[in-house]
Amino acid sequence: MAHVLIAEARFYGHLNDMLLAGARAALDQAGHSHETLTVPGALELPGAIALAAESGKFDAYVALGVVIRGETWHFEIVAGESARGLMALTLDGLAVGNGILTVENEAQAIFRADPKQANKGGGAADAALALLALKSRF
Ligand SMILES: Nc1c(NC[C@H](O)[C@H](O)[C@H](O)CO)[nH]c(=O)[nH]c1=O
Ligand SMILES: CC(=O)[C@@H](O)COP(=O)(O)O
Repeated sequence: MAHVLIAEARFYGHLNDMLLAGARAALDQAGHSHETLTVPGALELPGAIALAAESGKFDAYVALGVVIRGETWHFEIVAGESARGLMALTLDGLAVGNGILTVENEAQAIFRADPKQANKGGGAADAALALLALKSRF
């Protein structure tokens, strides 16, 4: 059994609740324990995971958040830099699943977050577990 950290950005709480439900259900179904930490926005997710990793408590990490395009270039920063940060952690050897939605509008986010539709939270949890399995293989 693995112990998994779910790191969630609360910027859009109602959307994140759906991502969380999907991720927790996937981890429960696979028989793994998990705990959740919350940060304000997607930009904080890579740093939060890096800090948590120093504890040595976790086998894998699931990052959840929603970035919706606004009027300015900020979307590119938040979407791109959060993904870049998570990828850097992955290349450093952490098993990280990226469940940060980067969408044009709320309707796109709802479809992707809803566990009964695209279930991207569950998909991110599955991805973290797939990397964890690879770590034990190599
Ligand atoms: N615009 C969105 C943000 N922006 C906030 C940043 O993530 C960050 O918290 C702030 O810049 C302070 O460091 N975050 C999201 O998760 N989603 C957005 O759409
Ligand atoms: C991540 C974003 O694009 C967003 O929430 C910021 O909106 P804006 O560009 O209108 O300031």
